[in-house]
Amino acid sequence: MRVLKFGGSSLADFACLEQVAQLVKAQLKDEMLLVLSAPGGMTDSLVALASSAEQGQDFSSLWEALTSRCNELKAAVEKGYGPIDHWPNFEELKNKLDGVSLIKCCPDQVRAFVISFGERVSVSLMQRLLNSHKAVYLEATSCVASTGGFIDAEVDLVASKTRFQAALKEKPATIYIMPGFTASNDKGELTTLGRNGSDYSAAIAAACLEADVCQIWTDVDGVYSADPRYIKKATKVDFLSYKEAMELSYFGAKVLHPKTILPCAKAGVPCEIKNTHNPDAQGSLIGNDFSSDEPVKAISSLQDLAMLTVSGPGMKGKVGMASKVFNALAHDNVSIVLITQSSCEFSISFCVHESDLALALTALQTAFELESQAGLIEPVQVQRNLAIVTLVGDNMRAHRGLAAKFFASLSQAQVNIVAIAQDSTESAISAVIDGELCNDAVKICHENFFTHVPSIDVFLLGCGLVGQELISQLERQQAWLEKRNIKLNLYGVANSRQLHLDSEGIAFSDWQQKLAVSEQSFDLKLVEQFVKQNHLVNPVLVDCTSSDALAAQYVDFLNAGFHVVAANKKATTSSYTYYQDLIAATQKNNRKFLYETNVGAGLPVIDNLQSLFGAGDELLEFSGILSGSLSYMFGALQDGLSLSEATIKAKESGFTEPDPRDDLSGTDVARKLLIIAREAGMKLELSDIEVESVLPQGFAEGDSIDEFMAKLPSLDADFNARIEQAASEGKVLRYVGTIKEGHCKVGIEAVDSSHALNVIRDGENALAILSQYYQPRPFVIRGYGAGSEVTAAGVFADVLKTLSR
Ligand SMILES: NC(=O)C1=CN([C@@H]2O[C@H](COP(=O)(O)OP(=O)(O)OC[C@H]3O[C@@H](n4cnc5c(N)ncnc54)[C@H](OP(=O)(O)O)[C@@H]3O)[C@@H](O)[C@H]2O)C=CC1
Ligand SMILES: N[C@@H](CC=O)C(=O)O
Repeated sequence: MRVLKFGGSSLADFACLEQVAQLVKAQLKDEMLLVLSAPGGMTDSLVALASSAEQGQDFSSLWEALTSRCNELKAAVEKGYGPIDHWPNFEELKNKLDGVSLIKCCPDQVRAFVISFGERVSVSLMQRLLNSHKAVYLEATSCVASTGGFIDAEVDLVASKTRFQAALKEKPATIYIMPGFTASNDKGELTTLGRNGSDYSAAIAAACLEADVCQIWTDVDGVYSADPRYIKKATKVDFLSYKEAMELSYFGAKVLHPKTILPCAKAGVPCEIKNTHNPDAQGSLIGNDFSSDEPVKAISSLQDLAMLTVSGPGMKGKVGMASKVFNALAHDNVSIVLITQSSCEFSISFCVHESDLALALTALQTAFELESQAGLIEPVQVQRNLAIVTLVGDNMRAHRGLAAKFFASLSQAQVNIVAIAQDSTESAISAVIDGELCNDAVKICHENFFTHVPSIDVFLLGCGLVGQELISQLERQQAWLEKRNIKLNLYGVANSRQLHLDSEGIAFSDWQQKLAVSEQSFDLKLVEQFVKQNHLVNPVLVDCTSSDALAAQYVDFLNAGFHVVAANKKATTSSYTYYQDLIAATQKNNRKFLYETNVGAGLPVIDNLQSLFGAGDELLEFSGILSGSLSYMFGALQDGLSLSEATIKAKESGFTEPDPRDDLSGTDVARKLLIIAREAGMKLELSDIEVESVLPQGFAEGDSIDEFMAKLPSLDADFNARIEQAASEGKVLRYVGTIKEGHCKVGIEAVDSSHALNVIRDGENALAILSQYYQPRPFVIRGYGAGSEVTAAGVFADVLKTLSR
């Protein structure tokens, strides 16, 4: 004997019904019992009818919709397969609804009749479709014995077994069809088994008939490693133990009703999940001995929960307080999803479904009225809109560090853990978290436990020389990233006027056209919303602008959960207070602020300084050439080019700042020196740096960049004279930054051939760091310190660093 249960989505219309009939015929080899749900959506219609009648409303349009749907299904079946023998009694249903409407009350017994009507419709239709195989209609009320009320009744397995065996003996057949969700009490009155209870009916039938298998046919291939609606990379789990399946269904895996597994487990009947629309696909098989080496089989989540905390001095050491809490809730039929208790016994916390919250609160207030008046119990605390995320796997007990990895993953997803629970068999670890962040939490846990492909979600601000080069590098390095198992997605690009976001990831081929037609400019709120909607867990804002306004928002970016990677030096060189706020925001939000390219472009300067000073070294002196453009220009001047020619060439080579005055005025070098000084622990402001400008004071002030460039040749003669003067002394000019005895200064120096900086030109930078550990010879970093290619590569490296802990 096999038991096959078909859910509402498999029976939604005539085509589906026929598909199921074909599938059953193809499967037929020995006895089988089909357990059917109502056609998809019909139970909701019946519930709505009952509630409309109960409120004395006019339910004629609901009734019309139900009967016309049923009549259409009936007509379609009868057209192809002949008249239906057992059509449910719609007159009786209408009479009951009229009665409910009259007294404006729907007794549970009547409600049970109404809401289980759809299952009877399905069975009547299917019986006709399978008429050629003499399918026998098995009344669930004659087979499934229930105890308790009319709604959400419990099943008496022993009595059901006797009933089932008698029913089958009475009507021997190859195919039996039975409505799901329905049972009857010891008086023979119709009862129901709770919403979606047809899985449960099937499991009971399978257990009572000692079936070879209980197959649950639905609209997905099986149980997934996470909800495939949200987690695109979720994979099907082929085998699960009963315990694993129970934990998963309890904590939200909707594919199985939580009560289904227990009867199968008790009777040792394997349970299989199969897809009606993909019958040849291997489903998920649930049984006794499906342990595997995989520690975690799946991650489930349950939303719309509230946590209640009962606490007070009267709780501590008092025997029976916990049982009083739970008895009060049980008395009012409140289901408890998860319990935790503080080790000092001062409080007990537990989660209930939000829909049960009011009931739970009243139950507790009533039960603890006296203790509350005596000050022994404090008012019950309530936290709403919570969710539970659960890792499930029998083999977790054989592995260390899974809980640590779970909690680290939650922290990576910026999720605060409200409570935790683990069962003693270690098959499930649950965390109660903010409901809003549930999908993000599952996503990152799934990434860390299953796909092992971490993702970085990039939003690029600034698509000029450096930004464009970065996009080219991202495109070029896709295969390399894939090899390293990293998924780097570019989700947004912006310039000073426009922002383009694409939830599919921005195509490298046409981003410029898309950006050009965008009518939206960059707005943090908008990008934040995009990140939420797409459940991105590792969002990185990359600033390749030189905007002060954007730099001033970095703290907001970090607070909004973004990592920040900046080629822009404005934030690291703004006020010391803001600099400190930035560092604090990274710590508070567990996010990174990376700015390696702020000094020396692609050269590894910041990383080395942080390692050095982080390990206790101390800066004694610094000296170096920190500007790629000035290094290039002073080299070119030495070769006979004029200042204006050298500036044009440096600009064309991508060495200068967007406004070359930032380089020539010494400001850009001063910024870099300030960054180095701050890394060394000096609490300085930009105004503390002594700056010698290459330009005369006030030169081309207020002019546009083009006007400035046009005026520059007027300085050529004077500057040439300086170069010649130095040459006559056997020296060359270099623009040097120094830190000595707490004083920072940048300016032009004439150096002879014995000086280490004499050879630094053509865009190269050189940094000599004299420290406690590196003396008398300094630690030296040298290499090209400007240019879009090396800078973009440095930015790229920073973006990848967001993945490291
Ligand atoms: N070149 C180099 O060697 C190095 C450069 N850097 C830094 O890299 C940064 C970028 O330099 P570079 O690419 O040469 O500059 P560009 O002038 O070529 O590009 C700047 C980009 O930023 C955009 N932008 C300006 N303001 C905003 C804003 N508020 N919001 C969004 N986008 C904005 C501009 O948009 P629009 O086109 O609309 O104006 C433009 O796309 C600078 O901060 C520079 O200091 C750092 C190390 C080395
Ligand atoms: N304009 C800068 C670019 C790097 O920061 C320079 O010339 O070094």
